Amino acid sequence: MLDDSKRSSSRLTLSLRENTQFVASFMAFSVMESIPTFYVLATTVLVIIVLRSVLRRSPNLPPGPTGLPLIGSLHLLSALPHQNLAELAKKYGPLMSMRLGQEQCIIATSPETAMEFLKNQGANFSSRPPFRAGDVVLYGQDLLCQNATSQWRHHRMIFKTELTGPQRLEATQNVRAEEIAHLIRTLPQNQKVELRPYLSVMLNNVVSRFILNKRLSARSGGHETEEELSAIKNFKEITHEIALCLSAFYPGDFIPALKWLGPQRLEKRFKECNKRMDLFVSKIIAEHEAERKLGAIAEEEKDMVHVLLDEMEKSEEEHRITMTNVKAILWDAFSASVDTILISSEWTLSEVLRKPDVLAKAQEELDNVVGQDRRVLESDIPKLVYIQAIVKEALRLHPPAPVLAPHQSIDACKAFGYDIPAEARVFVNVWAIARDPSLWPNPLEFNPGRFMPGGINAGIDMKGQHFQLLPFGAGRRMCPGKGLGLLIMHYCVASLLHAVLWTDVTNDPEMAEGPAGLSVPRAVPLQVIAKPRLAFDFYTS
Ligand code: HEM
Repeated sequence: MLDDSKRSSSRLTLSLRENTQFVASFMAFSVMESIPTFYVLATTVLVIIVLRSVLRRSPNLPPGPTGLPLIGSLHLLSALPHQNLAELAKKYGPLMSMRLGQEQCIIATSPETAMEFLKNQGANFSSRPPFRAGDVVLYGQDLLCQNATSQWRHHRMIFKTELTGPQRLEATQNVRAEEIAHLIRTLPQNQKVELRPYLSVMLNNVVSRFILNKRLSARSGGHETEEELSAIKNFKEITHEIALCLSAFYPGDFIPALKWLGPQRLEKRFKECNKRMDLFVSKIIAEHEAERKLGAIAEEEKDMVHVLLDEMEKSEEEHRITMTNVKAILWDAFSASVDTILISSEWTLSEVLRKPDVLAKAQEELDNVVGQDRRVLESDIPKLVYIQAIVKEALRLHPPAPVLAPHQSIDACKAFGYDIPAEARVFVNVWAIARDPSLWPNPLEFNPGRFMPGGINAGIDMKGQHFQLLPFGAGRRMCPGKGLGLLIMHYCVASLLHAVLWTDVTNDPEMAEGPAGLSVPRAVPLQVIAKPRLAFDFYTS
């Protein structure tokens, strides 16, 4: 299920979630695990840290808060760090530096500073910092965790062109049409329901059929066999466990000097999670290999596993795709997609249902372009410009990764006259930039019209060229699944607004955020009463 999945959002968001308990929990782990030597070791480490900071020539860093010994400024961050960082930027400016643990971090909170790190000096900032959970659970081989090597570039190219490119999107249209039709048909009518679990099942199945040609969420009224139900349960547990591992606070990621202290309990959990995931994926790959032995698979029948196995067979030594790469990339595709699209679709519908004028305009457009005697097709989307503006406006206000996944500098450099050390972590707060009143008139108002031709922000797109709007990032690390993500969102929002009459019955006037997991969801899930708007005969397949 969706709530359990994924991690696209910044690891900062995740890993700092429990920062307030950081010192206490870290000490507890350490004391439990190595009581006899703990005090001696801890004192030695502290002395080394203090000596290092005294002896190191202090660079001319951007302004920022002075941190505490050992934890730096971790204590300034809560479960919604993008909000804390936005507040701090009001005091220290759009280029800010702070220490998180022992790591030097740079926070970018303006289009200019974002552009500097993602584009102007993009090559130097395209690496990722060390991430123990990713290294163990996903072998450090998934796209999100890999450093900026030629192997990573090659894998990204395959991901963008072969796995999520236009041809694959076209070949899988029927999958999305079937799963959305099923959601519309089976959504309980005339009663209060929480929409998120229904969206979650639909998206899990859209993505799992796209990746491995199998449904991995049980559908209401479905006829799964015992074996299928057991695989579905297993998948749900594994995705949940991976999300927990990837969002756990691992002290060594922020205080490298303490890496050797563990905590062993987390290490053990990461390894067990990796083992379980490996077993699950290996079985799927073995099934695909068996199928391939029976004869060549037609191009249109190939899912992502087949495409990756093709690539593995033909890849040259230098850029070899190994079986480990295949497994990690498959998990990337799951974990980077379902949660981002689910959270974003729920925010989009939540915003639209609070604005009767926006809802009416959207339905008017749908009736003009599609009419009322057939269902929405993906080929309608280019003409549904208001629906596209709705999705864009929702991603502006609610980017699922409010702070981009951390980038890391390869070499020391200068930016805006300041020194940026090598291996500094750069966090771009796209949430704060997209709500900046100096860039966006009435920034907190949900107003899709701003992006329509003649609107106040017409012409701004999400392709990574306009640095005031970066829900998918920009430059070398920009999301390679953007095309698929937007296609599913446009199609899902258009179909649901076209087919159903919605009443929002959520008791949450503030529409608060969080708590942040791998993405930032609504604190109170959207609750609706649905009634058919059109005959559901169009949704029988
Ligand atoms: C609404 C949907 C989505 C949003 C808003 C989104 C956003 C993002 C963001 C902000 C990043 C990090 C960029 C950076 O580090 O600068 C990212 C990375 C990534 N996304 Fe997405 N994403 C979405 C859907 C998808 C889908 C559908 C897939 C795959 C099928 C995907 C695969 C990835 C991968 C593999 C990365 C890591 C790329 C790398 O580090 O080289 N995403 N995404």
